[in-house]
Amino acid sequence: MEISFYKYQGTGNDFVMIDDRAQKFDSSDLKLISKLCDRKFGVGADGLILIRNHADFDFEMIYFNADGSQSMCGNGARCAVAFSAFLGILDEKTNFLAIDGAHEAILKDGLVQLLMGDVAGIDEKGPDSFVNTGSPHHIRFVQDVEKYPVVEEGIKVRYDRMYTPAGTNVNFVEKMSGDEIFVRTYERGVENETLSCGTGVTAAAIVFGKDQPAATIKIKTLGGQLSVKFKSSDNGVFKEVWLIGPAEQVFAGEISV
Ligand SMILES: N[C@@H](CCC[C@H](N)C(=O)O)C(=O)O
Repeated sequence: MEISFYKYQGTGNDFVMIDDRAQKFDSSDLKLISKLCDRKFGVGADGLILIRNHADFDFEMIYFNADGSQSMCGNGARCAVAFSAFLGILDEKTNFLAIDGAHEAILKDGLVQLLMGDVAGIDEKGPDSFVNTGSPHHIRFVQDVEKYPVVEEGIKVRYDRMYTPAGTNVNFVEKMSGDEIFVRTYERGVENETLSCGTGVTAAAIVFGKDQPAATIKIKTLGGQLSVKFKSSDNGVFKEVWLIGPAEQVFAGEISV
């Protein structure tokens, strides 16, 4: 069987993208999904995304991590919006459905602005924090994050008893100058560091800017620049949370499986 695919990347977080509006792809075949994401035996990617029709939305994004598990993916959603625009499903604005609910997005000046879900609050975890931005994120502020052993330390938290059985993604964050942070993420489901994680940088920005009534935080990742805007409310809920950054098509192809 031949599968047609496109490859997208959003700040280096990369995805196999499949136009599955005809619903031909067997989304229960998790072995196939991890094979397509395998960097030696498949196309190679951090995750795989199916674009499907939905009666009430422009499209539905079905996201899988490289190991076949599912969660919300911020960079993947930005790439799904860019891919859907390429397919002619939308122009500059869209409403689409993901695993965590409805999202809006705007394509402007070569960037995808993605409205994330409201964030219920921040849980203190000793000196660290935990935030759910559609996916679970542990946040730890460190010095000199460029040299930090992200995989070694990330694995310890990812499998910590406090997060069993689901586990968590783990973000290491350094305050740069002004309103800028540098974030590196160990990703659950990829079981490695990725070059950028959209839901992770959103969680890190919320912890960093939590005391401001409205914040715009610049984020450096190993794969490029993102920004996050949000508003705080009195009951501890963060609203109007926008993740903004580039999303690019890298190549298209066919693979025999
Ligand atoms: N790379 C993603 C996050 C994908 C989901 C995550 N690995 C999980 O399983 O929680 C992003 O850009 O948000």
